[in-house]
Amino acid sequence: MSAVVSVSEDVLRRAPKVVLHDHLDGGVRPATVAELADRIGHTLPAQGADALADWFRDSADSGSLVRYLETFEHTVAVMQTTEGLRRIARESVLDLAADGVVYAESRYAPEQHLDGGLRLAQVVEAVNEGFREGEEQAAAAGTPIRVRALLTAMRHAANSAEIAELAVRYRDDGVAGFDIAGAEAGYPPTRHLAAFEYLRRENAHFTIHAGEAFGLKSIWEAIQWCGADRLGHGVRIMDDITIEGLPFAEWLPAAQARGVTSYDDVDLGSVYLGLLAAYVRDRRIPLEMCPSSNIQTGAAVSVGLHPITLLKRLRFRVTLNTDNRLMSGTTMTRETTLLTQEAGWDLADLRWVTVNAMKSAFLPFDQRLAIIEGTVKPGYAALGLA
Ligand SMILES: O=c1[nH]cnc2c1ncn2[C@H]1C[C@H](O)[C@@H](CO)O1
Ligand SMILES: [Zn+2]
Repeated sequence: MSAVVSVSEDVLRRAPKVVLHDHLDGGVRPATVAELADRIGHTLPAQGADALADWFRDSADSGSLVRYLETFEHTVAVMQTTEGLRRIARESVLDLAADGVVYAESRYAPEQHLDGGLRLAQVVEAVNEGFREGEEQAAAAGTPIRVRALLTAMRHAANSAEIAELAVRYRDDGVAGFDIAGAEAGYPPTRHLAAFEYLRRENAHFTIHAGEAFGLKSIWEAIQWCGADRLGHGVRIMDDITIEGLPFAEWLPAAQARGVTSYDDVDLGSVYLGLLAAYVRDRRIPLEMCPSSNIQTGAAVSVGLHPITLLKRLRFRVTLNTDNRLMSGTTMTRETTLLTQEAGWDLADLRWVTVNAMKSAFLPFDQRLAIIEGTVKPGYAALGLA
């Protein structure tokens, strides 16, 4: 068991945080889902905000990414009008800001919001308006935050070229990049190679969900074929790492059987990186890691043994994220709390991971630096970190 680091939840909430991987349709307030569903006559699986919050978390706790994704039906259903999208975008900014997030990239798939007759551009503009309103209200409340959108294409569908063009069209208007998401097994990143090649010709940024429900081949294609700037999750990079002479997938159950609950006692001299893992580390490819989500989908066994802590020790460019606040019943403060309580992280680790995230953002470099120097570092200094 890792030493429990005592950092109060109030301090963790006030610590400046950066989230790069947060789905707009995975972070809707339960009360808003209930209210909007009622208005449009969409039947929900539970009644009332609390019961609904429990339903999302319990249903997403399935050990399977595919079943986890089924829960999105009920948030996407209430995101089919400009009013619904704008409200949800605004509330999501306010919730992130109140949680101490100072910079966020929020992603969603515009193609999933056309059922009510909206066009793709109207979806993007409604969300952008909500983000800008949220930023203004958060600043007025004394919790300033900057938010950019990432436009996601669904990997099982065939709209990636159009969504990539949309991301480029709105690059100067609130959209910082592109992503693909959805069920991973059976839908390799190279299926969308044309979209990624187009984005590279346009000097645009993109991340790819890879190495979550499928292994190394997905990560390898995302980086070496598609040219991803960052990896969504990337947790299965562990399949290219051996510990104490064993492949990680064999080391882990053996270690658990011995009662090991953290990576504290792992001798880094016994850890070997394969060529792909070394490439990811050496090229400083950011990993958007999401511990609670990974435990729910079966990609990790516990917070203490989530690979983020070993990869941190190995100096990979790891970042900490929520993925889906509603489905995981989480916040950035909760993710940081779990790491301090179950994986031995302290405030210096959290500052490091926050600076990592800010360095990896899809904002212009000067703006990234301004947030690191003007907000992140002073924020941790105010909490007593030298
Ligand atoms: O963790 C995830 N892996 C793959 N797809 C995901 C994950 N979280 C959310 N999604 C999907 C469901 C959403 O409807 C979509 C766009 O945000 O992205
Ligand atoms: Zn995700």
